[in-house]
Amino acid sequence: MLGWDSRAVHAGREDLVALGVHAIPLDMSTTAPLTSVESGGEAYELMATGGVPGPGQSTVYQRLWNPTVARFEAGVSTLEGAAESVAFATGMAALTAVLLAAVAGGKPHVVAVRPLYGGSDHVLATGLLGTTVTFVHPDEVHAALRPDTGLVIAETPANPDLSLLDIRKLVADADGVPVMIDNTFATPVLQRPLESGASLVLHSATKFLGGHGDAMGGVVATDSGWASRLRQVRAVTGGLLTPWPAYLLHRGLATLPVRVRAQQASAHKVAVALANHEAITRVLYPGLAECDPQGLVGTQMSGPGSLLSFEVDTAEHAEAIPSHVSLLTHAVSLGGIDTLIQHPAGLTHRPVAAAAKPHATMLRVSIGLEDPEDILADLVQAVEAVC
Ligand code: MET
Repeated sequence: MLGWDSRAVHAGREDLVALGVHAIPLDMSTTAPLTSVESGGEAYELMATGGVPGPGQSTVYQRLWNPTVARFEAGVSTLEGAAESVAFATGMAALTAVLLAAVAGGKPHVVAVRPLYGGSDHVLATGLLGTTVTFVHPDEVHAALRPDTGLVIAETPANPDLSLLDIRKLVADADGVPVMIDNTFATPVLQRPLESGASLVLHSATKFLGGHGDAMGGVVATDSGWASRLRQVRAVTGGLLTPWPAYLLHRGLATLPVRVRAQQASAHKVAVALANHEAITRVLYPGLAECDPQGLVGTQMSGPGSLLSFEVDTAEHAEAIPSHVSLLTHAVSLGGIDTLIQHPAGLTHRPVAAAAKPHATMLRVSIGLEDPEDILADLVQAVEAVC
């Protein structure tokens, strides 16, 4: 078995030498030639019901299947240790497909562990997709299960407070109900939830997988049964990942381990330094012992990652700080090459119900690849300009 970094470099590229090419082939076709109505029609029916085209079969139409997208999916499957993966236009399109598949399976009730990304919380709270939801704390999962519960959903580390959750315990508490883990913050470099018993792993691929802030996408790594149902939803609803972002996201996989490790090393330094700053009341980072009471870093996760949040004395001060950074960028999103800062209560988690909203005194930082001393200096001068 190849080492993990080697797999990341070669995932989804295994056949390139045989093809006589070095870079990933990019097929931008929106439609595909047909040899007959009958064979084309059979292929259409196969893909519209969740199948993948066999050798020599027409791919019919990009909404149904695309080889560049399939390569990215194969790469993600390798990294997450999944049988299959299905890619979508965004992380929210991926979550939408999972929820619609649960509803179509006759199990529309979702048990969702808060906190979740604000968009995920919002789509569940609105019930817009036909789901009903019970929001819970981790220790309330089992009691919230109902005969019509089709999914248990959680994030670890969670957006935006970086809280950690024991996936094996969650799977046991779910009592056979499929568990979906949003692994966007950890990436498969640090955590592979399928190994802990989860049924589905979701990523906003826009973040670490792509890693450069220039391609939107979402992906679900899972077993063949779920993958078929998700492809069916994708084919019917059209929330597909298109080839050019798929190419960029796939390219990101090769450098994912290197980026994650470098960003993590800087994040650790920044977190420790911020925790010692008198104007900062609290730092939330899984690498700080007090933020990992269950000891999940080093067991479930191989490292604490590169997202951190911190709190200052007042909401007004927290809202003002992002306007004072200069090297950093005041922007939502995360996981890219450059450091971003944003105010969760006002932005990423704006649609969340008041009782579950992050503290308004909190800021979230995604540490990038700049020198950690420069990141820290910019953060400290912004905090000191305001507090
Ligand atoms: N999921 C992203 C984040 O947590 C996105 C954006 S809010 C529109 O930053």
